[in-house]
Amino acid sequence: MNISVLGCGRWGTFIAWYLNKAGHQVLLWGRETSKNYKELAETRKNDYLALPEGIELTNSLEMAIEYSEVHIISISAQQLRSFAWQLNQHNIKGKTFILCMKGLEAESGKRLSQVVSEEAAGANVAVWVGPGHVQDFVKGIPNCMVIGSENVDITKEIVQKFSSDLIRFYYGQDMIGNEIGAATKNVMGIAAGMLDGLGYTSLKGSLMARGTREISRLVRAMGGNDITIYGLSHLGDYEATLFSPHSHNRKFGQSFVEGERFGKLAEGVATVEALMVLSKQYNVEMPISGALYQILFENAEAKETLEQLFLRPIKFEF
Ligand SMILES: NC(=O)C1=CN([C@@H]2O[C@H](COP(=O)(O)OP(=O)(O)OC[C@H]3O[C@@H](n4cnc5c(N)ncnc54)[C@H](OP(=O)(O)O)[C@@H]3O)[C@@H](O)[C@H]2O)C=CC1
Ligand SMILES: O=C(CO)COP(=O)(O)O
Repeated sequence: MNISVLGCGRWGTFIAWYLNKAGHQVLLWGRETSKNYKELAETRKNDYLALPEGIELTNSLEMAIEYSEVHIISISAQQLRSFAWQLNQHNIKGKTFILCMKGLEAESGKRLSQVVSEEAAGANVAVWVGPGHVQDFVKGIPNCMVIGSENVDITKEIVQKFSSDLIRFYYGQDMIGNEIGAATKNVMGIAAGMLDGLGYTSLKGSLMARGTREISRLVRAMGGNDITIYGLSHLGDYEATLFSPHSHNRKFGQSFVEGERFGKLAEGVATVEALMVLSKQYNVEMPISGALYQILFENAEAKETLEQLFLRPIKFEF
């Protein structure tokens, strides 16, 4: 089938590469000002992969929208609202947009599918999340991921068309759980990077146990299924984020406590802000996310603030 991929950064370019490999006709869109696009157009390569000849490139959004009924979006989460507004200036009624992104809107705490539905009513929205780094996939190392939408027929059709021996997809059943799970694993990734930077790597097991607990409480309060947090979108993505040398969020956290600047996109930073909104809105206690908010946005000292998590009153584990 024809598929347009909107966004030609690290992940969008990989998605185009993957869908071409899975046998689809792929058009990859990048904005006119994009350095990523320019590099791909000139060399057909980026830092991670080489684009096969079959993938077409364009910076005409109109052309990308007309090319296909199914579109992937992979851009930075905080830009999604304005981008969805832009999409809505074209004829997108009945088309499907699959979000390959992991974030929440910082000011409102809204999920990305909500953002698109608000700005582009009439489009179908799905999400494709779960563990995986370009560096591993291009070496042929397979992984499992999850695709979900509010319409189970759309979910099943996409999973069937996108599956290959490189990615085994599961049908997502819980948009709240999968979207919150995917966004917040980046928050735990930042915390893990901070632990690495502070010489506390051995605490990552505890972070995994308490992090999943904290996020599952939120998901339940929001009306999702708390078990989803123990699935591919969240716990299943911990290796790729809390432990992987490739994770931008983990590297951001480590660089932060080491006093260095990390220039690439770490979606978890804005998600920490969103979590403070949700924690208040749903009256859910979120100690790890709150500690990160103090460190990242209120200048609290990282080591001391993380250590204070140990001084909280003793309670039952579950
Ligand atoms: N396993 C998984 O599911 C993975 C998911 N991701 C997710 O993918 C998303 C993108 O991450 P990643 O590719 O690493 O980030 P990059 O920074 O590499 O790419 C972001 C892309 O977004 C584009 N962009 C930013 N703002 C706009 C806008 N207003 N309009 C159009 N395009 C815009 C950028 O354009 P430009 O080229 O002009 O800069 C760039 O191409 C994130 O949400 C991330 O969490 C990432 C890796 C793995
Ligand atoms: O989502 C990812 C791996 O599954 C990518 O994580 P980072 O954005 O932290 O690199």
